[in-house]
Amino acid sequence: MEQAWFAEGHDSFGLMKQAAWQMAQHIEQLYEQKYLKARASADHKVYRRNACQQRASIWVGKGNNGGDGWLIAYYLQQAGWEVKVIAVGYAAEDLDTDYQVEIANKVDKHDVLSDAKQAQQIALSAKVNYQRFEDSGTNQSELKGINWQADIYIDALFGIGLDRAPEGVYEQAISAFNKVTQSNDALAIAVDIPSGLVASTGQVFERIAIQADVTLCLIARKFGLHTKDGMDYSGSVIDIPLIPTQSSNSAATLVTVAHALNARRQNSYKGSYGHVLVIGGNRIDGSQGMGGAAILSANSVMATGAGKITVACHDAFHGALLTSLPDAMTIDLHDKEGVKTLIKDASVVTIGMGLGRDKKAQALFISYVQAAITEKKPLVIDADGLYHLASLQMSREHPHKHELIAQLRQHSMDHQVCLTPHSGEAARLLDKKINIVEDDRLTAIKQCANTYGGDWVLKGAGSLVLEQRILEQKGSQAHIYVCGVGNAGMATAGMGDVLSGVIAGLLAQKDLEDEARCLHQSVLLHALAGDALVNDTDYYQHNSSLLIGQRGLQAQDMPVAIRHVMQLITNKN
Ligand SMILES: NC(=O)C1=CN([C@@H]2O[C@H](COP(=O)(O)OP(=O)(O)OC[C@H]3O[C@@H](n4cnc5c(N)ncnc54)[C@H](OP(=O)(O)O)[C@@H]3O)[C@@H](O)[C@H]2O)[C@@H](O)CC1
Ligand SMILES: Nc1ncnc2c1ncn2[C@@H]1O[C@H](COP(=O)(O)OP(=O)(O)O)[C@@H](O)[C@H]1O
Ligand SMILES: [K+]
Repeated sequence: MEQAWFAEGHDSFGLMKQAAWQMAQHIEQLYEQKYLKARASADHKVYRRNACQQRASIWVGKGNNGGDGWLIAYYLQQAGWEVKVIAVGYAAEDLDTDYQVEIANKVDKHDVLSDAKQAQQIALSAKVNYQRFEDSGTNQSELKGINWQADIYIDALFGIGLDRAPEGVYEQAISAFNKVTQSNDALAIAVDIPSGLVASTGQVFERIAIQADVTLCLIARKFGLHTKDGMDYSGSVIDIPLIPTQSSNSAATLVTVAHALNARRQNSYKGSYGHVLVIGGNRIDGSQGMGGAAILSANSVMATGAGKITVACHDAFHGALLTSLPDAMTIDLHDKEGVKTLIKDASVVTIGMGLGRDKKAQALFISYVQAAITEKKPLVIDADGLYHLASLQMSREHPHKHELIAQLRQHSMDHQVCLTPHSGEAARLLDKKINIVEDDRLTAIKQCANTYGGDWVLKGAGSLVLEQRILEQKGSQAHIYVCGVGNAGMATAGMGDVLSGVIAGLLAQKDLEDEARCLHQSVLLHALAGDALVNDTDYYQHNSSLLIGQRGLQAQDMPVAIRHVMQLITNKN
């Protein structure tokens, strides 16, 4: 986006000055929020501190992110702040104040000074106070220059240019920054992205990254702020758009607000809202069994408002299922003909939750998925279903290998097929190590869709959703969404089963608009329901009867929250 802007003739250093100027204004506001407003409180320590001049410590690297930092220091100093730049990775001669000579030399040679150098020069000419961050080897206690206490610490070490793990002096600087901000209880503000976090993936190398309270994000939201480690390091994110941008250029769309649901028609009946068939909950001879997976999924189907449900699970679990969900009809998972007849009648088939991984379960999987394809049904495939799919893809001798996968791919061209792996399942589907998937989730979800077709969720913090849009001209185009809500309380067993139920439940309700039934809407609803159980915010209208908190949140708590969120987003007319 930057490059396109420059190609139109806009000046890159002008953009950097604009970025730094706007960031300096945000920093002043953030200072006010943290310290001045606290005057009203009885916190005398904070009050005394504010009797003095505002102080900012700005840690700069050598690239353009550092350039932003030098200019922020300059603007804050202009505004009356006491500032100190901590220059990391700079040799003593890099900070030679006699820059006018250097500029003259460069201009003579028709050489252009880089934006970062120009920024540094402006700050040094204005006599901005600075100090080199010196390599202290392994002895952290000897770090010099960071004893100066500031109210606000600004991280301008690395931005989108970080391309490898920070080592040596950079690693020391990042850990010193975190230490000093935490021990001073000072505000840590990251410029563009916390240094150490990879903007395009959300990856942090060996946990070495700035722990920011606020990130001032320039031009466009970085994908890495919202998936994998991003949310743990970036704090709250403030956008500084700077230039007009087109969303069509974006790698993904961040979604936080659900599409509104239309109210139900008065003149309707259970058949108007679809019939979901849940296939899972097996007990393999001699093992414990996974009945809960199908039960949790089924409960969520009904919480979204689907009209009818049948659960094909092992006989042993029918009693337990009916105790928690008397609305369900049941059939024995192993009754092949019976289940196939039900597939004909279903609006949506969801398969895999606790289905089992042995050969018998694999045969059931193949047979039921083929029946759903023959009957032209929308399909949701989760958990052990994904395990079997991966096995079919990997095994060379299996007679069904290409057949089922090719059929599924073909089916997904005209009917909705949703596949919902977490990183471990995706790794198996791609025959890769989990860390390869985790380190670049965006690439992984695209590879899943390329290999198997269909719509995908790559679950986890900041779930990714890939939806294939059928184009008028032949073919399809993938669009990616990042779920911007949800919480770590949802990292418990059975939460994925709940998601598969939400997806199937919404898909079944054909009275809803397409946007309200699509995959990213289901992922969003599931995450919003998780948040409703832990956040006491206006969005959830202080429904304190729901509040549980992150620790101890269970998948079985979700249906009531799903119903609550469904009701909040339904248009009243
Ligand atoms: N251009 C503009 O007008 C605008 C730009 N903007 C700002 O620019 C930022 C992007 O700047 P950028 O591309 O210069 O990259 P940046 O993030 O500073 O890092 C590159 C430097 O770090 C180094 N380096 C990398 N990894 C390293 C490691 N592990 N360990 C050690 N060194 C490492 C790398 O060194 P090298 O790889 O060459 O050795 C290089 O020196 C962007 O985030 C935004 O803040 C805004 O002002 C808007 C206008
Ligand atoms: N840290 C987290 N932040 C947001 N959502 C999460 C987090 N951890 C898990 N979730 C969500 O909870 C669900 C867990 O699914 P999964 O791992 O398949 O659980 P299970 O297999 O036990 O049912 C996914 O939808 C995932 O996105
Ligand atoms: K940064």
